[in-house]
Amino acid sequence: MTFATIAIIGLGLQGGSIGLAVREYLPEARTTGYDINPAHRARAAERRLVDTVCDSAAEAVRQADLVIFCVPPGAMGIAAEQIRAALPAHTLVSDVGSSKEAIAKALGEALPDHLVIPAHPVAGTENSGPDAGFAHLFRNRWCIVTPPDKVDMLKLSELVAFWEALGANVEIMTPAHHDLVLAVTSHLPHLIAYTIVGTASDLEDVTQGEVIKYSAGGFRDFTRIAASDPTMWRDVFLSNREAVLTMLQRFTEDLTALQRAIRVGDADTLFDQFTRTRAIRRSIIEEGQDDSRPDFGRGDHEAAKNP
Ligand SMILES: NC(=O)C1=CN([C@@H]2O[C@H](COP(=O)(O)OP(=O)(O)OC[C@H]3O[C@@H](n4cnc5c(N)ncnc54)[C@H](O)[C@@H]3O)[C@@H](O)[C@H]2O)C=CC1
Ligand SMILES: O=C(O)C(=O)Cc1ccc(O)cc1
Repeated sequence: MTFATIAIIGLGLQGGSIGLAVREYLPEARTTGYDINPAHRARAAERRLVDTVCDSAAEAVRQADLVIFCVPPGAMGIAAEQIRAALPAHTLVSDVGSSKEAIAKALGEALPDHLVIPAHPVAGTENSGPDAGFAHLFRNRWCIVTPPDKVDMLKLSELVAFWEALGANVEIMTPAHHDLVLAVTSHLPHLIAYTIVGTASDLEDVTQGEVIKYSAGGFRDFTRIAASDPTMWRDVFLSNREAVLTMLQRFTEDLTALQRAIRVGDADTLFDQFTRTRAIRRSIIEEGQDDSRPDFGRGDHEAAKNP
């Protein structure tokens, strides 16, 4: 890994976790950071998320070998424009955004003279801001890298080595394929969670508080997902519109099939579907991708207080 100085733009969950992970796993690298929110900059400095918290994005990137944008998807283009004049010619530009085609386009247009290799660590929690980050977020998680057709292979291998050093398993794919896969594995589940929690809340008048009172099991899991950052998720759906709409269409058809099975009393269809999905859950756990492990989703300081 040959990035001596790494600049992180956006010091929330992702940016903070990268800063802390670099200090733990790549201690020889120097980190600089910038966040548009002054309160986030102050908190980032208190938590030492990066070695140097800068007062401008330009200052943060001036000596960087790698810049990683960790801002909401809709802010990537604006954030990139702010560093254009200060960015050294050799600097590799990357990001961690949850959608890839639209972000690759925005970054490429804002920084036409630089190599941009987008990436997406498929690792996160419902928490956001500078208190949310923790060094082990990426351990044993996938990081999907979506290089452009014409890419400097040395720079690509350096970015792959960077994410592997932080503990991630790296997969390479096209931005379009990434967006289709993540639409079904991540974006649609969030949309469903936002919907079901909203629907249940709308029913509060009828149920007189019972939704909250009896929110055991399944509903509680949905409320965790539905607590995710509104700005980020607004931007995810708007930046991955086509793939999400395609998957939503498929989902609606499958939901209607189950609705029919319930209405006509088709026990076999219900049982077969639930048996199939149970096997999927078990295979995810066998692959070690189980988020219910005790330390996951909490900052290290939090995990230490409540082991
Ligand atoms: N939350 C999650 O679980 C995951 C998020 N991502 C992606 O990572 C990116 C960041 O997400 P989080 O870290 O969760 O969000 P966050 O809300 O924790 O942090 C984003 C930070 O960016 C700052 N910011 C906004 N506009 C800016 C600008 N123009 N310049 C500088 N700073 C700016 C905000 O003040 C905030 O501190 C998003 O693109 C998201 O799609 C990727 C994987 C997982
Ligand atoms: O908290 C959860 O369950 C998540 O799904 C986290 C997450 C959110 C967005 C991503 O792009 C990747 C991972």
